[in-house]
This record gives sequence, C-alpha cells and structure tokens, in this order.
Amino acid sequence: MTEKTSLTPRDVGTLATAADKAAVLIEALPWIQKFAGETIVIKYGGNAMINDDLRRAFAEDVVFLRHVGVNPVVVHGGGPQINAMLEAVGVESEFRGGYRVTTPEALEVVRMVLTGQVGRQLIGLINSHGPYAVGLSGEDAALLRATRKKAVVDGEEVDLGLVGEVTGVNPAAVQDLLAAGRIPVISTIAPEFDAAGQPTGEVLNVNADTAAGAVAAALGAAKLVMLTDVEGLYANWPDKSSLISSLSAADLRTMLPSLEAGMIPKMSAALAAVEAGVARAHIVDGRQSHSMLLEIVTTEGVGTQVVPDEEAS
Ligand SMILES: Nc1ncnc2c1ncn2[C@@H]1O[C@H](COP(=O)(O)OP(=O)(O)O)[C@@H](O)[C@H]1O
Ligand SMILES: CC(=O)N[C@@H](CCC(=O)OP(=O)(O)O)C(=O)O
Repeated sequence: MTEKTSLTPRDVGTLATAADKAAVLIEALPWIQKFAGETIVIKYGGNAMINDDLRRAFAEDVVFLRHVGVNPVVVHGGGPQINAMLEAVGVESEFRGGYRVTTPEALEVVRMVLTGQVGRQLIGLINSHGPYAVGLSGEDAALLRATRKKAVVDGEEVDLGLVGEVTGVNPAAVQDLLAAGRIPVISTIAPEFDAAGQPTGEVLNVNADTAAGAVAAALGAAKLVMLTDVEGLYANWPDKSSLISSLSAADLRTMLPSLEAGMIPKMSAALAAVEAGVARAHIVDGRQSHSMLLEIVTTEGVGTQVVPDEEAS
C-alpha cells in the first residue's frame, strides 16, 4: 500500500477553489455584521431587468440579504416595459427632463404594467425561494403621497401631466411587512393630494428613482442601491473613462444641473436620500449579475457611491 505523502495537482486545484470560496465568504462577514438588522432600499430599474438570468440573480441576491439578517425593500421601475405596452396599445408618450409626460391614457398603462406585470414578475421570482415578497403600490396603506411635479427643461417650465413629486411617505405598512420577515416590493403609483393636503381622487405616475429615494429616507435606510444599465455616474458622459467611484453630496449638488435624461431623477433621488440621513447611495450596473450583492457584502464595492459631505475626503 502506498501512502499519500503529497497533494496531486487535482487536490491542489480543489483546495485552492475551496480556499477562494472561503475567502469570499469571510470577506463578507464584517459587511453582513454591519448591515444585519438594517434596512436597505434597492431600486431595480427597468433597464436592469433585461433577461431571465439577471432577474433570477436579482431575486437570489434579495433573498440572500434577507437570510443574513438585512431588511431588503425593493422599489422597482419598468420604463422600457411601459414603453413596449404603450406602443402595443398605440398610446404615444415622450420624456421631458427624464420624466414621462403622462396623459390619463398613459397613466392607465403605467399603473397596469408596474403593478400588474413588472411587480408581479419580481414577486414570483423572489417567492420561488420561499414566502417572502409582498407587493405594494404607493396607493396601498397610504404609502406614498404626491403632488403634480413641475419640471424645468432648458429654463422653461414644462407640463408633465399626471406625474407625481413625492410629498409624504407613510412607511407603516412596509415596516409591518419587514417585522413579519417579508420583502416589500413597491410599485410607484401614488395618490394625488392638493395644496390643502386633501386627496384629489387622482393617482400619479412617480419616477421609481424618486420614490426609492423618498422611501429610503422615510425608513431611515442604511443604504439606497440603484441598479441601472450603466456602470455608474460618469463625469463626462458618454466618456467611459470618466466613471466616478465616489462623490460627496456637495459635489453631486454642483453637478446636478449638468446631468441629462434618466440621470436627473436618479441622482436627485440619491442626493435627497443622503441629505435625509441615508448613509450611502449607490448606482450599480444591473446588467452584471449579482452586482447589488457585491456592492453590499464586499470591501471593494462597485459603481458610484454618494457619501455625506462630512465623510468626503
Ligand atoms: N452622466 C451620466 N452617467 C451615466 N449615465 C448617464 C449620464 N447621463 C445620462 N446617462 C444615461 O442615463 C441612463 C440611465 O438612466 P435610466 O435610463 O433612466 O435608467 P433606469 O431605467 O435604470 O432608471 C444611462 O443608460 C445613460 O444613457
Ligand atoms: C414619471 C416617470 O417617468 N415614471 C416612470 C416610472 C417607471 C420608472 O421610473 O422606471 P425605470 O426605473 O425603469 O426608469 C415611467 O413612466 O417610465
């Protein structure tokens, strides 16, 4: 009988892989400890849910977070999915200053696609892992309150129609769900309130970034993570060498008037959240599987982060 005195190349390969796997898990430990018991709001943009693999990976990440003691709250978009349905039913729509000009006909489609299609699909994917996800619209349990948004484009005020600016968040229903171990999945339709604070009976289309920022602030979230279809915020878009890895709220405030299109609501929401006390807002590339989890549980982080002024070096 020959005694095994040294490792074969195959053994070494297996060990190295196992050690690598352990290293990844151990690197996650301080982050898991830091965020256990904390709420993290994750904004899942329509451009980041472009195929089944990405959607499945997103659901896995959310369930993973829940199982390591984090309270994940999902706020989803669905811009491209709304575009497809508007086109299918022959309703025209355009974007001004990053927001969809929303007619009453378009609003019906937005509401149907967000709450009936995109939200349902995410809930199904998350619940393939267990009974976690519960869908909420901003209309449910008075979660969101909104007034009509006024946008200024090229120095001129434009009428966006039935588009909402969030004026209030009642997070009680979300907190109840979190306390019960559920994962709230929020679609961003909000009841309209007039200047006197009375409901008008109308509902408004709220940009999902705007809603996510407001929900993160109201919940006192530790982080807001926004998944989109770029690596992060570029200083000189579209120059790919100008990706910003970290910037202060003050720097972002200065940069905001120069931003274009979808980055306007996104970075305004990130700024609003950090100014309201959310410790970090991140923009990450949702086209890369598990980018959200990597941002939360690794030291390097990915994408762009916005930090409070007092922490900026
Ligand atoms: N400075 C910038 N940095 C990164 N992306 C930018 C910038 N300016 C404009 N964009 C555009 O913003 C888009 C992301 O916004 P949006 O399409 O609304 O995403 P989402 O659907 O994920 O909310 C990017 O795909 C890019 O085309
Ligand atoms: C007012 C406004 O623009 N509402 C958005 C709501 C969906 C959204 O924000 O989706 P993304 O996150 O995928 O962009 C819209 O109608 O497209």
